[in-house]
Amino acid sequence: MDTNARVFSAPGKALLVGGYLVLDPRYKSYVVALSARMHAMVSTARPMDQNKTSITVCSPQFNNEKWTYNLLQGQLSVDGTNKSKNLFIECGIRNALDYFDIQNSMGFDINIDIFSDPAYHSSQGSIMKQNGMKRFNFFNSSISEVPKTGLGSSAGLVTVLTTALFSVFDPNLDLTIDITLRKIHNLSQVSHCQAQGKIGSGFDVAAATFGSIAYQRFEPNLISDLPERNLSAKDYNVSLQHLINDTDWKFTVEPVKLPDQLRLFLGDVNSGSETVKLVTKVKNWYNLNLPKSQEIYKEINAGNMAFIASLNEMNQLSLTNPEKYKVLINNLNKSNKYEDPIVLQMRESIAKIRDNFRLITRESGAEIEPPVQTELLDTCMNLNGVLVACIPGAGGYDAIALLTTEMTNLDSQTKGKEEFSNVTWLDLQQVDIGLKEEEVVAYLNLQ
Ligand SMILES: Nc1ncnc2c1ncn2[C@@H]1O[C@H](COP(=O)(O)OP(=O)(O)O)[C@@H](O)[C@H]1O
Ligand SMILES: C[C@@](O)(CCOP(=O)(O)OP(=O)(O)O)CC(=O)O
Repeated sequence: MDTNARVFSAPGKALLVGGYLVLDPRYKSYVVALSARMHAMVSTARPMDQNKTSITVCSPQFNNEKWTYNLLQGQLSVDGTNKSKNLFIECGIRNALDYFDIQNSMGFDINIDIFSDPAYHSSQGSIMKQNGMKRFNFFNSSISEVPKTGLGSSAGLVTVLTTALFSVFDPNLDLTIDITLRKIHNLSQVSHCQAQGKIGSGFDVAAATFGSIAYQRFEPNLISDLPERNLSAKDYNVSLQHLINDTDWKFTVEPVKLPDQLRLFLGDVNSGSETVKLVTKVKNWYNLNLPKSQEIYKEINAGNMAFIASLNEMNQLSLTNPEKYKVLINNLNKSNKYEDPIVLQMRESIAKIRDNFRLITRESGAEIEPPVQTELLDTCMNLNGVLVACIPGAGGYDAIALLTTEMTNLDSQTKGKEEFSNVTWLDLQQVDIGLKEEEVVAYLNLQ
């Protein structure tokens, strides 16, 4: 271990409201950053061959798989020893080198170790290693073979990898400086978007960088208008630098916080959905059904805005009238049939969103809220302490999200019940903060 090591971490995400609409810069979404984080430990070492620089990214938890890239005379090449391709890592490295215009050997090799917190993957078949500060699950399989829970590992990975490389090329890197965070965000969006095939709204990279946020995306052509890298590296680098440093991305990130004494539960449902396929089907349906589809989006957006407004009202109430707020929370703890105007508004807004997504599900063939999930969500609404239940993100068969009081014990209410046999409650909370620097010692001597 080199003494020059630094570690950076970034949170996972849950898109509570705003799925699909957030792909359009007109619509606002509500994104909760999660306590499950991705981590990158970066260090540099002198290479044996001073004319060559290599960047190696290692994933100790997943069979110690390594992805090495060599920089030789301004050309980055994928090392022949790599067992698999990892496009998120490759795009992250390429864009960081392009942005900093690294043409020649730097006189050192860069090593980066990636760690994922336990909630990102199903723990089956893993061994937990810990050191009193951090704990991680280790698998005997490669990353592509281990089932994931969909918390945004690739966005977190690209964001921490980009930050790690920033810290090498700009050793004074300080994450408390807003302009620095924005540059890291912009560069991470470019890399993630290219690796992912340009379909996402970027809410996951924004949450990894800025934490829990109300988010409105940037215009997608900011990234798609970059020149082809293969045609002229020089043009690409200059355009990239201009895009990262001097362009107004016009996206919105307003910090948000779930109201005091509420918590988010995510239930991993033991089957998956492919976001790309769902997005394609919804887009086709939208274009074929204008102007009705736009009216439906407006309805959903009204639900989204009412939901965000009710969270703001709860936040306000907890500050301005803590006594009344305490009564509200206590009543919710006792029975979920408790009716308060704010709670009603919150439930009605989610009901409106869900009604419309069920309609889109029927019409488009994209299973956003299929009947089995409807049944599960309705069952969840009968549990004590549950304010609302919905399908996060793209929906489908992946997961369910519940907003509950902090005291709510879902494990005890659902254990052994047939209706919940496919659901695993993930061990996580909402967090405020996005990207941050960590203590190196917290990652050493894991056993
Ligand atoms: N710990 C890790 N080490 C290496 N690559 C990782 C790690 N975690 C995630 N990735 C990369 O991210 C991909 C998963 O991204 P994606 O399918 O977008 O899922 P998610 O919904 O979690 O973001 C993996 O196939 C791998 O390329
Ligand atoms: C449809 C979407 O608006 C939301 C998808 O949210 P998920 O949380 O389901 O995302 P993935 O982790 O990428 O599968 C697409 C987007 O905004 O990128």
